[in-house]
Amino acid sequence: MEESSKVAIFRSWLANKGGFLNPNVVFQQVPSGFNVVAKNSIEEDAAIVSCPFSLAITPGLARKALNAILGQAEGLQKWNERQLVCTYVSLHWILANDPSLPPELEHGPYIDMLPNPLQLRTSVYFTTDELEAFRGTNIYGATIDRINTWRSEWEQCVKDLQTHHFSIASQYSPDHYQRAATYLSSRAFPSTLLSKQPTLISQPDSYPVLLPGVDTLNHARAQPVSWVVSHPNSTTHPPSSSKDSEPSISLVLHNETPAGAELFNNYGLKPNSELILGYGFTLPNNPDDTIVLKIGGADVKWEVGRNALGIEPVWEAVKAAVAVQTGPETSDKGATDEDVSPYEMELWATETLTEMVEGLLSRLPVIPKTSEKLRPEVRTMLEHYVEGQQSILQSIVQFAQDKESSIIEYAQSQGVKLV
Ligand SMILES: C[S@@+](CC[C@H](N)C(=O)[O-])C[C@H]1O[C@@H](n2cnc3c(N)ncnc32)[C@H](O)[C@@H]1O
Repeated sequence: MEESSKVAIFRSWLANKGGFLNPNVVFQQVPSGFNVVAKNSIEEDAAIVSCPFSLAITPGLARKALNAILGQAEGLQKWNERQLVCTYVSLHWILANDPSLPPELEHGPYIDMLPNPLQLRTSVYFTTDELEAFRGTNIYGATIDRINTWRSEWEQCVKDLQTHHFSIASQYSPDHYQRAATYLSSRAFPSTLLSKQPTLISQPDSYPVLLPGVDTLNHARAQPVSWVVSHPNSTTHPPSSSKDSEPSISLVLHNETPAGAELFNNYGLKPNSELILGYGFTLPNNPDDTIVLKIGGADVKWEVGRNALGIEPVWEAVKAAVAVQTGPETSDKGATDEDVSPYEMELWATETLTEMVEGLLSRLPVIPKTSEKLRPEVRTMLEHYVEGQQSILQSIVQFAQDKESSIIEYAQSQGVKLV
Protein backbone atom coordinates (compact mmCIF):
# COMPACT_ATOMS: atom_id res chain seq x y z
CA MET A 1 0.00 0.00 0.00
CA GLU A 2 1.78 3.15 -1.26
CA GLU A 3 1.42 6.21 0.93
CA SER A 4 1.33 9.68 -0.60
CA SER A 5 4.40 11.90 -0.40
CA LYS A 6 2.51 14.22 1.94
CA VAL A 7 2.20 11.35 4.42
CA ALA A 8 5.88 10.51 4.11
CA ILE A 9 6.81 14.13 4.82
CA PHE A 10 4.42 14.21 7.76
CA ARG A 11 5.81 10.97 9.19
CA SER A 12 9.39 12.18 9.23
CA TRP A 13 8.37 15.63 10.53
CA LEU A 14 6.47 14.03 13.42
CA ALA A 15 9.40 11.75 14.26
CA ASN A 16 11.87 14.67 14.12
CA LYS A 17 9.69 16.64 16.48
CA GLY A 18 9.64 13.81 19.00
CA GLY A 19 6.27 12.28 18.06
CA PHE A 20 5.56 8.60 17.53
CA LEU A 21 3.57 6.73 14.90
CA ASN A 22 3.11 3.00 15.27
CA PRO A 23 5.22 1.41 12.48
CA ASN A 24 2.36 -1.01 11.75
CA VAL A 25 -0.06 1.64 10.50
CA VAL A 26 -0.53 3.05 7.02
CA PHE A 27 -2.55 6.03 5.81
CA GLN A 28 -5.01 5.05 3.12
CA GLN A 29 -6.31 7.81 0.87
CA VAL A 30 -10.15 8.04 0.73
CA PRO A 31 -12.44 10.78 -0.64
CA SER A 32 -12.73 12.52 2.75
CA GLY A 33 -8.99 12.40 3.57
CA PHE A 34 -7.19 9.43 5.09
CA ASN A 35 -8.16 6.26 6.91
CA VAL A 36 -5.57 4.79 9.23
CA VAL A 37 -5.22 1.07 8.59
CA ALA A 38 -3.20 -1.73 10.21
CA LYS A 39 -0.43 -2.89 7.88
CA ASN A 40 0.24 -5.86 10.17
CA SER A 41 -1.94 -6.95 13.02
CA ILE A 42 -1.64 -4.66 16.01
CA GLU A 43 -1.82 -6.13 19.47
CA GLU A 44 -4.29 -4.90 22.09
CA ASP A 45 -3.29 -1.98 24.31
CA ALA A 46 -0.84 -0.68 21.72
CA ALA A 47 0.03 3.01 21.45
CA ILE A 48 -0.85 4.12 17.93
CA VAL A 49 0.34 7.67 17.87
CA SER A 50 1.76 10.20 20.25
CA CYS A 51 2.37 13.91 20.12
CA PRO A 52 4.66 15.95 22.38
CA PHE A 53 2.79 18.73 24.16
CA SER A 54 5.03 21.31 22.46
CA LEU A 55 3.73 20.23 19.05
CA ALA A 56 0.09 20.91 19.93
CA ILE A 57 -1.41 23.93 18.19
CA THR A 58 -2.86 25.82 21.13
CA PRO A 59 -4.15 29.39 21.31
CA GLY A 60 -1.03 30.12 23.40
CA LEU A 61 1.35 28.79 20.75
CA ALA A 62 -0.59 30.67 18.06
CA ARG A 63 -0.45 33.92 20.02
CA LYS A 64 3.30 33.60 20.56
CA ALA A 65 3.96 32.87 16.89
CA LEU A 66 1.67 35.67 15.71
CA ASN A 67 3.34 38.14 18.05
CA ALA A 68 6.73 37.13 16.67
CA ILE A 69 5.64 37.25 13.02
CA LEU A 70 3.30 40.21 13.10
CA GLY A 71 4.94 42.29 15.78
CA GLN A 72 2.64 45.23 15.55
CA ALA A 73 -0.88 44.00 15.05
CA GLU A 74 -3.53 46.06 16.65
CA GLY A 75 -6.20 44.21 18.51
CA LEU A 76 -4.42 40.83 18.49
CA GLN A 77 -4.60 40.68 22.26
CA LYS A 78 -8.40 40.83 21.98
CA TRP A 79 -8.68 37.92 19.57
CA ASN A 80 -10.48 34.86 20.83
CA GLU A 81 -8.95 31.37 20.80
CA ARG A 82 -10.42 30.50 17.40
CA GLN A 83 -9.17 33.74 15.81
CA LEU A 84 -5.66 33.04 17.09
CA VAL A 85 -5.49 29.41 15.93
CA CYS A 86 -7.26 30.06 12.61
CA THR A 87 -4.93 32.94 11.76
CA TYR A 88 -1.88 30.87 12.74
CA VAL A 89 -3.04 28.02 10.48
CA SER A 90 -4.02 30.40 7.66
CA LEU A 91 -0.61 32.09 7.67
CA HIS A 92 0.86 28.75 6.56
CA TRP A 93 -1.20 29.05 3.37
CA ILE A 94 -0.82 32.80 2.92
CA LEU A 95 2.97 32.76 3.31
CA ALA A 96 3.53 29.33 1.71
CA ASN A 97 5.44 30.78 -1.22
CA ASP A 98 7.30 33.36 0.82
CA PRO A 99 11.04 32.69 0.39
CA SER A 100 11.59 33.67 4.02
CA LEU A 101 8.90 31.62 5.68
CA PRO A 102 8.99 32.61 9.36
CA PRO A 103 10.41 29.78 11.49
CA GLU A 104 7.46 30.16 13.88
CA LEU A 105 5.19 28.61 11.23
CA GLU A 106 6.36 25.14 12.05
CA HIS A 107 3.27 23.02 11.30
CA GLY A 108 3.46 22.98 7.48
CA PRO A 109 3.83 19.19 7.03
CA TYR A 110 0.83 18.61 9.32
CA ILE A 111 -1.41 21.26 7.74
CA ASP A 112 -0.45 20.06 4.24
CA MET A 113 -1.92 16.63 4.81
CA LEU A 114 -5.28 17.80 6.15
CA PRO A 115 -8.28 17.42 3.81
CA ASN A 116 -8.78 20.24 1.32
CA PRO A 117 -12.03 22.27 1.20
CA LEU A 118 -13.48 20.09 -1.57
CA GLN A 119 -13.21 17.10 0.78
CA LEU A 120 -14.90 18.78 3.75
CA ARG A 121 -18.56 17.92 4.36
CA THR A 122 -19.54 19.80 7.50
CA SER A 123 -22.76 21.75 7.02
CA VAL A 124 -20.92 25.05 6.42
CA TYR A 125 -19.64 23.36 3.22
CA PHE A 126 -23.13 22.37 2.04
CA THR A 127 -24.34 23.84 -1.24
CA THR A 128 -27.39 26.13 -1.07
CA ASP A 129 -29.63 23.23 -2.14
CA GLU A 130 -28.11 20.93 0.47
CA LEU A 131 -28.57 23.40 3.29
CA GLU A 132 -32.10 24.07 2.04
CA ALA A 133 -32.82 20.34 2.40
CA PHE A 134 -32.23 20.79 6.16
CA ARG A 135 -34.58 23.77 6.46
CA GLY A 136 -36.83 23.48 9.50
CA THR A 137 -34.20 21.59 11.52
CA ASN A 138 -31.86 22.95 14.17
CA ILE A 139 -28.96 22.26 11.81
CA TYR A 140 -30.19 24.87 9.35
CA GLY A 141 -30.15 27.76 11.81
CA ALA A 142 -27.00 26.58 13.58
CA THR A 143 -25.14 26.44 10.26
CA ILE A 144 -26.16 29.97 9.31
CA ASP A 145 -25.20 31.23 12.79
CA ARG A 146 -21.83 29.51 12.49
CA ILE A 147 -21.14 30.98 9.03
CA ASN A 148 -22.02 34.47 10.30
CA THR A 149 -19.97 34.17 13.50
CA TRP A 150 -16.89 32.96 11.65
CA ARG A 151 -17.33 35.65 9.02
CA SER A 152 -17.38 38.44 11.60
CA GLU A 153 -14.41 36.93 13.45
CA TRP A 154 -12.49 36.89 10.16
CA GLU A 155 -13.50 40.49 9.40
CA GLN A 156 -12.15 41.55 12.79
CA CYS A 157 -8.82 39.79 12.12
CA VAL A 158 -8.45 41.41 8.69
CA LYS A 159 -9.33 44.82 10.09
CA ASP A 160 -6.69 44.45 12.80
CA LEU A 161 -4.05 43.34 10.28
CA GLN A 162 -4.78 46.01 7.70
CA THR A 163 -2.69 48.87 9.05
CA HIS A 164 0.66 47.19 9.52
CA HIS A 165 0.29 44.00 7.47
CA PHE A 166 -1.61 45.06 4.40
CA SER A 167 -0.23 42.29 2.20
CA ILE A 168 -1.27 39.56 4.64
CA ALA A 169 -4.65 41.20 5.28
CA SER A 170 -5.38 41.42 1.55
CA GLN A 171 -4.58 37.74 1.00
CA TYR A 172 -6.41 36.47 4.11
CA SER A 173 -9.77 35.23 2.79
CA PRO A 174 -12.97 34.10 4.52
CA ASP A 175 -12.35 30.68 2.92
CA HIS A 176 -9.04 30.39 4.79
CA TYR A 177 -10.80 31.18 8.05
CA GLN A 178 -13.70 28.79 7.40
CA ARG A 179 -11.33 25.97 6.49
CA ALA A 180 -9.17 26.46 9.60
CA ALA A 181 -12.23 26.81 11.83
CA THR A 182 -13.58 23.57 10.33
CA TYR A 183 -10.34 21.80 11.26
CA LEU A 184 -10.91 23.04 14.79
CA SER A 185 -14.50 21.76 14.88
CA SER A 186 -13.70 18.41 13.31
CA ARG A 187 -10.31 17.50 14.75
CA ALA A 188 -9.49 19.60 17.83
CA PHE A 189 -9.46 18.13 21.32
CA PRO A 190 -10.23 19.92 24.56
CA SER A 191 -7.11 21.20 26.32
CA THR A 192 -8.13 18.98 29.25
CA LEU A 193 -6.32 16.18 27.37
CA LEU A 194 -3.01 17.92 27.99
CA SER A 195 -2.99 17.29 31.72
CA LYS A 196 -1.80 14.63 34.13
CA GLN A 197 -5.27 13.05 34.11
CA PRO A 198 -6.26 13.49 30.47
CA THR A 199 -9.99 13.67 29.82
CA LEU A 200 -12.15 14.45 26.80
CA ILE A 201 -14.65 16.23 29.02
CA SER A 202 -14.38 19.97 28.42
CA GLN A 203 -14.25 22.29 31.40
CA PRO A 204 -15.52 25.87 31.25
CA ASP A 205 -11.92 27.08 30.96
CA SER A 206 -10.72 24.47 28.47
CA TYR A 207 -9.93 25.49 24.91
CA PRO A 208 -9.54 23.59 21.62
CA VAL A 209 -6.11 22.27 20.68
CA LEU A 210 -4.93 20.52 17.51
CA LEU A 211 -2.78 17.46 18.17
CA PRO A 212 -0.89 16.53 14.98
CA GLY A 213 -1.09 12.80 14.31
CA VAL A 214 -3.39 12.05 17.21
CA ASP A 215 -6.25 13.46 15.15
CA THR A 216 -5.79 11.11 12.20
CA LEU A 217 -8.12 8.30 13.28
CA ASN A 218 -11.79 8.18 12.36
CA HIS A 219 -14.54 7.71 14.93
CA ALA A 220 -16.23 4.51 15.99
CA ARG A 221 -18.78 4.59 18.78
CA ALA A 222 -17.85 2.67 21.92
CA GLN A 223 -14.36 1.93 20.66
CA PRO A 224 -12.24 1.25 23.78
CA VAL A 225 -9.36 3.75 23.78
CA SER A 226 -7.29 5.54 26.39
CA TRP A 227 -5.36 8.74 26.47
CA VAL A 228 -2.02 8.35 28.16
CA VAL A 229 0.25 11.19 29.15
CA SER A 230 3.88 10.15 29.41
CA HIS A 231 6.14 12.34 31.44
CA PRO A 232 9.89 12.62 30.97
CA ASN A 233 11.69 9.39 31.83
CA SER A 234 8.38 7.57 32.39
CA THR A 235 8.26 3.95 31.29
CA THR A 236 4.65 4.04 30.04
CA HIS A 237 3.41 4.28 26.45
CA PRO A 238 4.59 4.85 23.82
CA PRO A 239 7.68 2.75 23.32
CA SER A 240 9.13 6.17 23.05
CA SER A 241 10.69 7.81 20.13
CA SER A 242 9.54 11.01 21.77
CA LYS A 243 12.09 13.28 23.31
CA ASP A 244 12.50 12.48 26.96
CA SER A 245 12.53 16.08 28.00
CA GLU A 246 8.83 16.89 27.79
CA PRO A 247 5.43 15.25 28.25
CA SER A 248 3.55 13.76 25.34
CA ILE A 249 0.03 12.44 24.81
CA SER A 250 -0.60 9.04 23.24
CA LEU A 251 -3.67 7.33 21.91
CA VAL A 252 -3.84 3.70 23.02
CA LEU A 253 -6.32 1.27 21.41
CA HIS A 254 -7.41 -1.55 23.68
CA ASN A 255 -8.74 -3.89 21.00
CA GLU A 256 -6.50 -5.96 18.81
CA THR A 257 -6.62 -4.82 15.16
CA PRO A 258 -6.16 -7.45 12.44
CA ALA A 259 -3.99 -6.65 9.43
CA GLY A 260 -5.92 -4.63 6.85
CA ALA A 261 -8.55 -3.35 9.31
CA GLU A 262 -9.09 0.34 10.02
CA LEU A 263 -8.05 1.75 13.38
CA PHE A 264 -10.61 3.92 15.14
CA ASN A 265 -10.62 6.52 17.81
CA ASN A 266 -13.66 7.26 19.98
CA TYR A 267 -14.78 10.89 19.81
CA GLY A 268 -17.34 10.39 22.59
CA LEU A 269 -21.14 10.14 22.47
CA LYS A 270 -22.39 12.56 19.85
CA PRO A 271 -25.80 12.98 18.20
CA ASN A 272 -25.92 13.17 14.42
CA SER A 273 -26.79 16.87 14.57
CA GLU A 274 -23.42 17.55 16.23
CA LEU A 275 -21.62 15.21 13.83
CA ILE A 276 -23.10 17.00 10.80
CA LEU A 277 -22.32 20.47 12.09
CA GLY A 278 -18.85 19.77 13.45
CA TYR A 279 -17.51 16.73 11.59
CA GLY A 280 -19.37 16.18 8.33
CA PHE A 281 -20.55 12.61 8.77
CA THR A 282 -23.29 10.69 10.60
CA LEU A 283 -23.78 7.30 12.20
CA PRO A 284 -26.76 5.20 11.04
CA ASN A 285 -29.38 4.63 13.79
CA ASN A 286 -27.19 6.68 16.11
CA PRO A 287 -28.24 5.73 19.68
CA ASP A 288 -27.04 9.14 20.92
CA ASP A 289 -29.38 11.17 18.72
CA THR A 290 -31.40 13.90 20.39
CA ILE A 291 -34.04 16.45 19.52
CA VAL A 292 -34.16 19.91 21.06
CA LEU A 293 -37.65 20.91 22.22
CA LYS A 294 -38.97 24.29 23.25
CA ILE A 295 -42.45 24.90 24.60
CA GLY A 296 -44.31 27.99 23.49
CA GLY A 297 -42.25 31.13 23.76
CA ALA A 298 -40.30 29.89 26.79
CA ASP A 299 -36.53 30.28 26.68
CA VAL A 300 -35.93 26.87 28.21
CA LYS A 301 -34.90 24.11 25.83
CA TRP A 302 -34.89 20.38 26.51
CA GLU A 303 -32.91 17.70 24.79
CA VAL A 304 -34.79 14.42 24.40
CA GLY A 305 -33.13 11.23 23.21
CA ARG A 306 -34.30 7.99 21.66
CA ASN A 307 -36.99 6.07 23.57
CA ALA A 308 -38.14 9.44 24.94
CA LEU A 309 -35.06 9.62 27.16
CA GLY A 310 -35.21 12.87 29.13
CA ILE A 311 -38.90 13.57 28.38
CA GLU A 312 -39.95 14.00 32.05
CA PRO A 313 -39.11 17.72 32.38
CA VAL A 314 -40.90 18.35 29.06
CA TRP A 315 -43.96 16.50 30.37
CA GLU A 316 -43.89 18.59 33.56
CA ALA A 317 -43.63 21.80 31.50
CA VAL A 318 -46.55 20.78 29.26
CA LYS A 319 -48.67 19.99 32.32
CA ALA A 320 -47.75 23.36 33.84
CA ALA A 321 -48.68 25.15 30.60
CA VAL A 322 -52.03 23.33 30.44
CA ALA A 323 -52.71 24.09 34.11
CA VAL A 324 -52.18 27.80 33.44
CA GLN A 325 -54.73 27.66 30.62
CA THR A 326 -57.35 25.69 32.56
CA GLY A 327 -56.73 26.55 36.22
CA PRO A 328 -59.32 28.46 38.32
CA GLU A 329 -56.92 31.38 38.67
CA THR A 330 -57.40 32.16 34.97
CA SER A 331 -61.16 32.10 35.36
CA ASP A 332 -62.90 35.21 36.65
CA LYS A 333 -65.80 33.03 37.77
CA GLY A 334 -63.79 31.14 40.35
CA ALA A 335 -64.11 27.37 40.80
CA THR A 336 -67.29 25.86 39.34
CA ASP A 337 -68.67 22.40 38.72
CA GLU A 338 -67.24 22.70 35.23
CA ASP A 339 -63.65 23.03 36.45
CA VAL A 340 -61.49 20.29 35.00
CA SER A 341 -60.31 17.55 37.31
CA PRO A 342 -56.57 16.83 37.68
CA TYR A 343 -57.14 13.69 35.59
CA GLU A 344 -58.72 15.67 32.80
CA MET A 345 -55.97 18.23 33.00
CA GLU A 346 -53.36 15.50 32.56
CA LEU A 347 -55.33 14.03 29.67
CA TRP A 348 -55.38 17.43 28.08
CA ALA A 349 -51.61 17.63 28.59
CA THR A 350 -51.14 14.31 26.76
CA GLU A 351 -53.20 15.67 23.86
CA THR A 352 -51.20 18.90 23.82
CA LEU A 353 -47.90 17.01 23.82
CA THR A 354 -49.11 14.71 21.04
CA GLU A 355 -50.27 17.63 18.91
CA MET A 356 -46.99 19.44 19.42
CA VAL A 357 -44.95 16.40 18.45
CA GLU A 358 -47.15 15.54 15.48
CA GLY A 359 -46.63 19.09 14.26
CA LEU A 360 -42.88 18.58 14.48
CA LEU A 361 -43.12 15.23 12.71
CA SER A 362 -45.03 16.80 9.84
CA ARG A 363 -42.41 19.54 9.48
CA LEU A 364 -39.39 17.21 9.24
CA PRO A 365 -37.53 17.59 5.95
CA VAL A 366 -38.72 15.46 3.09
CA ILE A 367 -35.80 13.68 1.46
CA PRO A 368 -35.76 14.70 -2.21
CA LYS A 369 -36.61 11.83 -4.53
CA THR A 370 -34.08 12.76 -7.17
CA SER A 371 -30.49 12.79 -6.10
CA GLU A 372 -29.27 15.60 -8.37
CA LYS A 373 -29.50 18.25 -5.71
CA LEU A 374 -27.63 16.43 -2.94
CA ARG A 375 -24.20 14.89 -3.02
CA PRO A 376 -24.51 11.24 -1.94
CA GLU A 377 -22.71 11.78 1.41
CA VAL A 378 -25.01 14.70 2.24
CA ARG A 379 -28.07 12.69 1.29
CA THR A 380 -26.93 9.92 3.62
CA MET A 381 -26.46 12.45 6.43
CA LEU A 382 -29.96 13.82 5.82
CA GLU A 383 -31.46 10.32 5.84
CA HIS A 384 -29.70 9.36 9.08
CA TYR A 385 -30.66 12.64 10.70
CA VAL A 386 -34.34 12.43 9.72
CA GLU A 387 -34.53 8.79 10.86
CA GLY A 388 -33.24 9.82 14.30
CA GLN A 389 -35.63 12.76 14.65
CA GLN A 390 -38.58 10.65 13.50
CA SER A 391 -37.76 7.85 15.89
CA ILE A 392 -37.44 10.23 18.86
CA LEU A 393 -40.66 12.06 18.04
CA GLN A 394 -42.54 8.79 17.61
CA SER A 395 -41.24 7.64 20.98
CA ILE A 396 -42.66 10.83 22.52
CA VAL A 397 -46.06 10.15 20.91
CA GLN A 398 -45.85 6.66 22.43
CA PHE A 399 -44.96 8.20 25.80
CA ALA A 400 -48.07 10.43 25.60
CA GLN A 401 -50.27 7.46 24.65
CA ASP A 402 -48.93 5.40 27.56
CA LYS A 403 -49.55 8.32 29.91
CA GLU A 404 -53.11 8.66 28.60
CA SER A 405 -53.87 4.97 29.18
CA SER A 406 -52.44 5.01 32.69
CA ILE A 407 -54.36 8.19 33.62
CA ILE A 408 -57.65 6.72 32.38
CA GLU A 409 -56.97 3.44 34.15
CA TYR A 410 -56.09 5.18 37.40
CA ALA A 411 -59.10 7.53 37.26
CA GLN A 412 -61.40 4.57 36.68
CA SER A 413 -59.86 2.68 39.58
CA GLN A 414 -60.71 5.72 41.72
CA GLY A 415 -64.29 5.73 40.46
CA VAL A 416 -63.81 9.01 38.64
CA LYS A 417 -65.92 9.57 35.56
CA LEU A 418 -63.94 11.38 32.92
CA VAL A 419 -65.67 13.77 30.56
C1 LIG B 1 -10.30 13.84 13.39
S1 LIG B 1 -10.53 13.75 11.69
C2 LIG B 1 -10.07 12.12 11.32
C3 LIG B 1 -9.07 12.02 10.26
C4 LIG B 1 -9.58 12.11 8.88
N1 LIG B 1 -10.03 10.83 8.40
C5 LIG B 1 -8.56 12.71 7.93
O1 LIG B 1 -8.50 12.33 6.82
O2 LIG B 1 -7.87 13.61 8.30
C6 LIG B 1 -12.29 13.79 11.61
C7 LIG B 1 -12.82 13.66 10.21
O3 LIG B 1 -12.71 12.33 9.74
C8 LIG B 1 -13.90 11.91 9.07
N2 LIG B 1 -14.52 10.84 9.89
C9 LIG B 1 -14.22 10.50 11.16
N3 LIG B 1 -14.94 9.44 11.57
C10 LIG B 1 -15.72 9.11 10.55
C11 LIG B 1 -16.73 8.10 10.38
N4 LIG B 1 -17.03 7.22 11.31
N5 LIG B 1 -17.35 8.05 9.19
C12 LIG B 1 -17.06 8.92 8.20
N6 LIG B 1 -16.12 9.90 8.31
C13 LIG B 1 -15.47 9.99 9.47
C14 LIG B 1 -14.77 13.13 8.97
O4 LIG B 1 -14.49 13.74 7.74
C15 LIG B 1 -14.29 13.99 10.12
O5 LIG B 1 -14.48 15.36 9.92
